[in-house]
Amino acid sequence: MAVLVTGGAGYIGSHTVAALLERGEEIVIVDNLQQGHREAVLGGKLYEGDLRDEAFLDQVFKENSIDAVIHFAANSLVGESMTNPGKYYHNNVYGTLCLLEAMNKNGVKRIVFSSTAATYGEPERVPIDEHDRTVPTNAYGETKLAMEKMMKWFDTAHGIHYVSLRYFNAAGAHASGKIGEDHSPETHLIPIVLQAALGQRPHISVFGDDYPTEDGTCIRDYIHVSDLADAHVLAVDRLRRGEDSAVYNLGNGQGFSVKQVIDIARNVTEREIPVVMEARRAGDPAVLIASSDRARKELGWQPKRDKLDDIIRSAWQWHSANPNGYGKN
Ligand SMILES: NC(=O)c1ccc[n+]([C@@H]2O[C@H](COP(=O)([O-])OP(=O)(O)OC[C@H]3O[C@@H](n4cnc5c(N)ncnc54)[C@H](O)[C@@H]3O)[C@@H](O)[C@H]2O)c1
Ligand SMILES: O=c1ccn([C@@H]2O[C@H](COP(=O)(O)OP(=O)(O)O[C@H]3O[C@H](CO)[C@@H](O)[C@H](O)[C@H]3O)[C@@H](O)[C@H]2O)c(=O)[nH]1
Repeated sequence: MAVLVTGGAGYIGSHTVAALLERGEEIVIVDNLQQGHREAVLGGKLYEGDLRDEAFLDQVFKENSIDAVIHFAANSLVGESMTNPGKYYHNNVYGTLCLLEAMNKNGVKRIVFSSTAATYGEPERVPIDEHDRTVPTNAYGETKLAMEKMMKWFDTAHGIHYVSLRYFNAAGAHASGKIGEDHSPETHLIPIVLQAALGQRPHISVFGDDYPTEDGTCIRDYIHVSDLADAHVLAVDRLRRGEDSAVYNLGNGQGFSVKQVIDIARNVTEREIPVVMEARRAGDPAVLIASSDRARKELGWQPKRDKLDDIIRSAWQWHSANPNGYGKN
């Protein structure tokens, strides 16, 4: 039986494909390559196409014996979702509807889903656990919450069990040096900081230093992409054991401010990283820190690369060796 990975040519998807390959899984990947890269796919059968293309998706299910889906394909930028929410509803919500309908039609009953800390919005307390209220502050988080709810009703009606993984901020790169983060345009903090260290950008803009945090900048919980990948493999195992649907946070339980991230990156890279203060970015909560106790207990998940210095060092290895990402160096 094969695992279908949607968005498997993207950043977290390609690292999860690598983890699935390591344990000998058969893998089918669907990606429209709008953000993903063919070169990031280290194995498995890649279909280039869009989830919203019903006939195409049905053909993928018909041509392969798929018993579980890991669903990464989505748009995922907080800032962009505030200026173009329609794009997020169309790709994320409608795309997930197309996927669930195709799964139902083809009798596939297991899905692991990329959810996000952005479903919580401004937390009532930190660390955040899975029972805490979900009031997204941005359209991206709102679409992810809608996707989770959709999965709940498909479970009730059609018995499609799901594990929804609410990740905090993914960072770092694969230990092999073969794959890493390459978004165009790049908007994530750590790769942008490293591009500034490489001299590819004149500076890093810090979006807001008037938040209610110690140094005034936003605090996030950074988690290594390969630790996220491991959690997906464990989630597939859980569904294959026939256990119930579940929601888990994935983070390290430690928060770092934007300024702290930049300081650690200066130490790791031993380069200058100029900073320019700018206004807040719309939709950003001040603090997001995970409690991942439930994933540890129920999935047996144990992050192995939990020091932010090591996470940034692994990202630096990728960016310094591949300054143009998957393009020509
Ligand atoms: N990066 C993070 O910090 C983070 C944190 C929490 C949640 N997530 C979620 O994890 C998932 C993966 O994030 P990422 O950073 O790897 O993003 P990414 O953009 O690198 O990967 C997404 C992939 O999906 C593909 N895709 C998008 N829409 C598609 C469609 N309609 N049909 C087929 N392919 C499509 C893109 O080409 C891309 O390869 C997303 O769902 C995102 O919301 C990411
Ligand atoms: O040039 C930049 C880029 C980012 N930031 C700040 O850095 C923090 C982290 O931003 P970013 O790396 O863009 O991540 P988030 O907006 O926190 O969102 C990421 O993390 C979420 C989970 O917490 C995921 O759901 C999203 O998909 C993923 O993009 C935020 O406070 C940003 O305002 C800057 O100050 N300058």
